[in-house]
Amino acid sequence: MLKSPEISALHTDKYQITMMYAHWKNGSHGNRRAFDLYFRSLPFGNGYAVFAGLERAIRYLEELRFTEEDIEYLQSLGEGFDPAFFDMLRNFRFTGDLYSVPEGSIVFPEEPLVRLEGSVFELQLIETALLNFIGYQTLIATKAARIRHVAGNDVLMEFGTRRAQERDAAVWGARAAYIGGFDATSNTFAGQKFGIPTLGTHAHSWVQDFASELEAFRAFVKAFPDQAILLVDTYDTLKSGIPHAIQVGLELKKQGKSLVGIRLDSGDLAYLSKQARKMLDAAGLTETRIVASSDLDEFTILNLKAQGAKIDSWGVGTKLITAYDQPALGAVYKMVARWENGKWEPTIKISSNPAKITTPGRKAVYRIIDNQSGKARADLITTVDETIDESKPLTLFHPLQTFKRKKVKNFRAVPLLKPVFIQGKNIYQLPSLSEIRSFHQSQLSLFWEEYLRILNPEEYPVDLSQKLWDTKQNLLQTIYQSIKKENGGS
Ligand SMILES: Nc1ncnc2c1ncn2[C@@H]1O[C@H](COP(=O)(O)OP(=O)(O)OP(=O)(O)O)[C@@H](O)[C@H]1O
Ligand SMILES: O=P(O)(O)OC[C@H]1O[C@H](OP(=O)(O)OP(=O)(O)O)[C@H](O)[C@@H]1O
Ligand SMILES: O=C(O)c1cccnc1
Repeated sequence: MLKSPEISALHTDKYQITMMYAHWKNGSHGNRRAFDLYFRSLPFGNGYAVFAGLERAIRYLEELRFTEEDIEYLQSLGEGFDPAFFDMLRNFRFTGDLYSVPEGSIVFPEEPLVRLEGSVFELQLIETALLNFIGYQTLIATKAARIRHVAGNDVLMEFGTRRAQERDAAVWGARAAYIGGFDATSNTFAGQKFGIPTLGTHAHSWVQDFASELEAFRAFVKAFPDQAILLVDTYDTLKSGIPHAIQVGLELKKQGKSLVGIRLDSGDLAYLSKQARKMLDAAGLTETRIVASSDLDEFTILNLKAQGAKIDSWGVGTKLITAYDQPALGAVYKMVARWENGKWEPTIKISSNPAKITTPGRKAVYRIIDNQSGKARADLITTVDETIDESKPLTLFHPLQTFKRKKVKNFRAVPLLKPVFIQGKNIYQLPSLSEIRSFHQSQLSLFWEEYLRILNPEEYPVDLSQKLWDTKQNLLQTIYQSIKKENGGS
């Protein structure tokens, strides 16, 4: 029996349905087309993005069906849809091809992250959902990677659910944060659903619930003698919270156990953590860890470290899960080729802004890796049918400022796009989430630190092959000439 779909087929923009209908009326619904999904600029001023969202996209495409309720709803809109259209929808299945970079990949603007081929009918329907899943998850994985970059080997806990933009953002955001380098989430549903480790401390309400802070700490430690982390800022961190935590820690010591940690959630976290460390150490509680939370992000963590804060573990909520400083990736999904008269014809979307002109045709993406240093030199977008001869020097040039050129020798060209669906059949062995997370970490070592720093990173080159660049220029010329002709040569 079919599982109830995780996402409705109606999770799309109305214009996709109206275009599907108009195509069907026009007899063009079966026309084969190719689309690319990509983004145009990097979020948060980062030097790279971390691709995420493929698992959800796969589940969606596998389960994509129009239920009778969906069809009744569309009928109720009174748009005058021909009833035979609904039979098309009843039989709808995703039958296209989808190639994608794996989750956890380091990716850059302008390169296709997902390439799709299929009927225009199906490729229009799925645009909105794919952008929705991949845009959001890539954004959160990227934000998480920035936070991991500054946190070094400290423990990072994702605490954002209560501040997230509703349930899906919390749950899939927790997964994306894990891919980007977080160690755990506080969301137990995300833990159950994806196998992400779960961690947590306790709230202020636990302390407020008792007649005294000391009593509250004792009761918590009694329930969790091996894993209690005590929140010390409910009344007065230095005069009450830490001394009470130390008292309970010493009581635990007598039982041969130790207090796992304390959490600071307000005030000057650098000063308080240094004081806390001194007080804990002076009491012999050197193994007790210090956890901090309170509106943290990569900048506050970096700054706290620069101030010598003695913090071992960080709980990050709002600013991670809401992608606070840049709430959208701005991913796009553009038609790049039409199957006409037995061959693929590249198509283009022109803009007055040269950076917004699409790159036509079905494409492949290669990461050019220098064999000597083991580091990535550039990503190269080619036409889908090109081969790269690794035995010959390769000339790379900037796609807009073409005079910027370099020759690469002794390199390997690693293709980034992997087949996921072929004719609607899922042929992709989705790695486990921990494999995806490790894959992401391993990919970072391919890049020089200049591209990875969080402030003003160097721009990593994403270039077009000569053949692809020529295709684009020729198509632009053809279109401009035909417009000129239509306007009587003016
Ligand atoms: N030493 C520090 N240097 C830089 N930023 C800090 C330092 N200590 C704390 N912060 C950050 O400063 C902000 C403090 O926020 P704010 O003053 O609103 O609240 P608070 O101290 O947490 O108190 P409360 O939660 O009771 O309002 C937080 O984002 C926190 O991460
Ligand atoms: O600051 P964020 O990065 O968003 O991290 C999540 C916040 O959520 C909790 O506070 P809240 O006041 O909701 O509950 P509490 O009573 O448990 O502190 C926690 O103490 C963190 O401060
Ligand atoms: O476990 C915690 O300390 C926690 C969890 C969610 C939000 N704030 C704190």
